[in-house]
Amino acid sequence: MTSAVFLIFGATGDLARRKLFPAFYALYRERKLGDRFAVVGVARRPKTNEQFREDLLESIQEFARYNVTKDEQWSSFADHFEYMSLDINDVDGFRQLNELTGKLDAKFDIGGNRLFYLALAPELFGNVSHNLQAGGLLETSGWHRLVIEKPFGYDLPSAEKLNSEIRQVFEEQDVYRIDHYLGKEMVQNINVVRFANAFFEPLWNNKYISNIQITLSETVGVEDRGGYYDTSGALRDMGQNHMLQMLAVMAMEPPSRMHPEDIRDEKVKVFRSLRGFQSAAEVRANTVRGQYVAGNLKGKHVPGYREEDKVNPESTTETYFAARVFVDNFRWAGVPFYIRTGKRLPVKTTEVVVEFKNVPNNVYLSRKHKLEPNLLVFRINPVEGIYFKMNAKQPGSEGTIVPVAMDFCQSCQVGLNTPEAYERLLYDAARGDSTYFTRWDEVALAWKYVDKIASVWGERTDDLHLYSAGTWGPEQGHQLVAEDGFRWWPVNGQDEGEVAWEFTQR
Ligand SMILES: NC(=O)C1=CN([C@@H]2O[C@H](COP(=O)(O)OP(=O)(O)OC[C@H]3O[C@@H](n4cnc5c(N)ncnc54)[C@H](OP(=O)(O)O)[C@@H]3O)[C@@H](O)[C@H]2O)C=CC1
Ligand SMILES: O=C1O[C@H](COP(=O)(O)O)[C@@H](O)[C@H](O)[C@H]1O
Repeated sequence: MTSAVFLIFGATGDLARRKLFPAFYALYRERKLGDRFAVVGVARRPKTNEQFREDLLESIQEFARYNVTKDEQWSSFADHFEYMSLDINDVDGFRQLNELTGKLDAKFDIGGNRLFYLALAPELFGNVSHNLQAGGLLETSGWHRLVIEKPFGYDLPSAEKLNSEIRQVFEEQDVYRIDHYLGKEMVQNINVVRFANAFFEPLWNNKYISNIQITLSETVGVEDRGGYYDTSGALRDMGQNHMLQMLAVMAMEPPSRMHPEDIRDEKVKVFRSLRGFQSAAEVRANTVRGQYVAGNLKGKHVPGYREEDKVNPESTTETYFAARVFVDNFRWAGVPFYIRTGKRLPVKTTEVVVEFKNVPNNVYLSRKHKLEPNLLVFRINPVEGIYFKMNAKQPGSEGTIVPVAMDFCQSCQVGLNTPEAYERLLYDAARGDSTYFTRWDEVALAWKYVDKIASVWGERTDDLHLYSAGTWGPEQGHQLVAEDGFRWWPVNGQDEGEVAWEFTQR
C-alpha cells in the first residue's frame, strides 16, 4: 500500500460514519494500510481530536466487519487520525489545513501523497478543488488524488460545470468518481463470470438471450436524506449511476486487456449505443415512475413519502422507476434491458437476471409442459452469489419437468466476510487503480440519457403512479415488461405470492 494523508471532507457525516471509517479500520486490520498513513477529518462543527477518535471508535464498533476494543492496537490505529474544524469555503482555513497535513506527513513519513475525499453534499463539491490549490495542499512532491462522491451533478449541464471546476485543478486520471456499486464484489464478478468461462460468452448475445432484468429494490424510505432525495428522485439517485453502470458491465464487449482505460472504453461504447428517446411519447412508453404512499412493510405500518421528514408534502418526486432500455449494437439488437428500482419495496435486494430464449424445436411442448426459460442470476446484494436455473426431469416421475437451480451462494460460505464496497474503493484509489471508478465520458453519456427522461417527466405529473409501501411498485411497472411477453422474475424467491421458485435440487 502506498503511503498517503487522507483528507476526509464531511468527516462528521453519515457516509464517513457508516462506510468510510469502518473501511479504514478493515484495511488497517488486513495490513493494507500499513503504518505510513494519516487521516484528517474535516467538517465545520468543533471537535477535539479526542472527541473525534471517540466518535471514530463508536462508528467502527457499530458498522465495521471487525470487532474492536479499546486496546493497544486500537490506540496505534487511532493515533493516525486528527480532526480539523473548517468551513470548506474558507480559503485561509485551507492554509492551516495544509500545515496540519504537512505535520502529519512528517510524523508518519508519508512523502507528500494526498488523497482528498469529498464526502460532502454535492452542492459543496465545486469550491473544494480551487481551495485545495489556493491553500497550497497540492504543492507537495507526491501524488494528489480527488475522490468524489455521487451524485456527480444534477444533470448534464451541472455535471459539466462541476467537471470543469475540478479539471482546472486535477487531471482526469487523478479524479476518482465513486459509484459504490462498482466496488461490490458481485458486480466485479460479472466480468469474471462472463470472460473467464467458456460456456457463457458464446451465448451472451441476442441469439440466445431474450431479455435482461436489473432490480435494485430497497425496503428503506428516504430516512434522514429527504432534503437531498426530494430534489433528486430515484432516476437520478440510482438510475444515472448504479443501474446504468451495472447495465454497461452486463452489455460491454470483452476488453483487450484488463487495464482501467480499456475496461472503461468498453463501457463508454455501451453508453454510446443506448437508444435515445426521440419524443415524449417514446419516453412515456418506455418508462414508469411511482411514489410510495403509506403501507405495511414487514408487518409494520410505514408513512408515505410525502409525510417523510424534509420532503415537500406535495412532492411529485419519484421513489420508484422502471425502464425498458435498448443497447443498439450488433450484440444486443432487439434485446430489452429492463431496469427498476424503488424505495419501500418488499425486500432489500439487487439482482441481475439473464433470461435465455427457449430451445428451438422444443420436443417437450407436445406434452402438457410449459418449459420455464433458463435464467442466470447474479445476486449482488445483500446475498452474494450466482445461480443458474434450468429444466430437469423430476426424479422418479413419468417425465415431469421441473426447474432446478445450480446455486452458488458466496456469502453463505462460513467465514467469508467479504470486503465492503467502500473498503475496496478506498484501497483502489490509494493505490491508483481507477478501474472501478467512473470516467467523465461515462458520466456525461449517462446524464445525457437520463436527462431526456427527466425533462419529459418534468412536463406533467399525471403519470406519477402511487404505490403502497410494501408492494412491488405500481402495476404499470409490471405492464412494461408484460407488454413484451415477459415478466419480472421474482427476486430473493419473492414475488407477490404469485410465483415461487422451485428449488427442487440444491
Ligand atoms: N450517506 C450515504 O449512505 C451515502 C452518501 N452519499 C454521498 O456522500 C456525500 C455525503 O453524504 P452524507 O454523509 O450522507 O451527508 P451528511 O449530511 O450526513 O454529511 C455532510 C458532511 O458535510 C459537512 N459539511 C457540510 N457543510 C460543510 C461546509 N460548509 N464545510 C465543511 N463541511 C461541511 C457536515 O459536517 P458539519 O455540519 O459539521 O460541517 C458533514 O460532515 C453526499 O454527496 C452523498 O450524496 C453517497 C451514497 C450513499
Ligand atoms: O447511492 C445510493 O445507494 C443506496 C443503496 O446502496 P446499497 O449499497 O445499500 O444497495 C441508496 O439507499 C441511496 O438512496 C443512494 O443514494
